[in-house]
Amino acid sequence: MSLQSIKYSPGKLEILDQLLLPVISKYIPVKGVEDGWKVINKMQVRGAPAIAIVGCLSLAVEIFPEEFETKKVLRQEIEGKLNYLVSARPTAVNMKIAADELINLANELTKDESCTVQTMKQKYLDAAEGMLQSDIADNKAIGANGANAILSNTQKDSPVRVLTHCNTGSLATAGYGTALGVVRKLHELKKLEHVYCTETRPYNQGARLTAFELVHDKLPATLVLDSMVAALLRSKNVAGVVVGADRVAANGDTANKIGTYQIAVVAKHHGVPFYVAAPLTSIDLKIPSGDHIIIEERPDRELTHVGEHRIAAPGITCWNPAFDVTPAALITGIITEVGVFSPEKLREEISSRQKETK
Ligand SMILES: CSC[C@H]1O[C@H](OP(=O)(O)O)[C@H](O)[C@@H]1O
Repeated sequence: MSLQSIKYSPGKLEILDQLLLPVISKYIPVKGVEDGWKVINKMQVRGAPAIAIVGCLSLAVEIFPEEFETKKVLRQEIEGKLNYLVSARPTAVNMKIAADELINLANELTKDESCTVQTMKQKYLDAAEGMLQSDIADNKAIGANGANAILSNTQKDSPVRVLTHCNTGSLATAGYGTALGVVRKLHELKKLEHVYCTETRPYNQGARLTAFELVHDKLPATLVLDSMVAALLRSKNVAGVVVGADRVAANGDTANKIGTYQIAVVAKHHGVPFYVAAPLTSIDLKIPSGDHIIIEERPDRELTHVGEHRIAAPGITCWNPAFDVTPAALITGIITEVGVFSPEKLREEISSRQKETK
């Protein structure tokens, strides 16, 4: 049974509270958009794809029991609530892309005189629910494309060692994962000698979540400190680094969990291929480069405390950006569900594939 971060049935949504993992596995209800905004903002659910799915489903469960007088009222509800959900966390683009697509759908259905308000509501529900399965399918394709790319760099046919950062698995998506999906695929192909995961301070996505997934799936894995990456790449014959993404700009610059940039610099120094694994729903062709990506800054307490235990001196000033931007020049390839592309080819390769949001 693979790990499930999101449990959904029509009218009912629950999320696995990731602030309690790995010690406590507890599902909590999300009864509407207010709950959705809170669990995303507090990072009880996190991960770019999971944020978009939970956000859109939180609106689905809210409107499920409602009867709307007109399509105009329903359209206004959909637009207002989805744009509110986008404000929960600013860096990952998936919620914004999903909101734009579903608002576009609502606008089209409002104009379609053959569509009743009941049908319009059902089509929103169908579209939001469809995100769950399509995300898993995308991740399986990312896994296959990424494993192939990493193995193509090795002369021999032997299994490889890889490094990953943060959590990009079933706990960050609807299932299987993006970068961790690549790791899972390598294991399925019997080509994974070992995976190293960084602890990923201060939220510890690696130590608490990725390690949890790797132990659950019985993959050969070792947890390392964020500060060990240079020593690891120097001494452990790592064949590739694969990380996730929160927002990829049109030129391939990528915003991802804080610490990703320095891992990319170290990988460049050691000649280790560095891959970003991201579905098309994480790629923002509307921005030309990483300079345009808003980097979320989170509360000092996430850095000064572990749970209730203080680990930093009272009164010290903190800087706690949740993400950094890795320049395209440090990225070997961007692994998507439709192929692996060099950063300079990204825009031309995928612009025709992304759903147009008018
Ligand atoms: C497939 S998840 C992508 C991305 O999301 C994580 O950020 P957070 O845990 O703050 O939501 C991390 O940057 C992952 O690489």
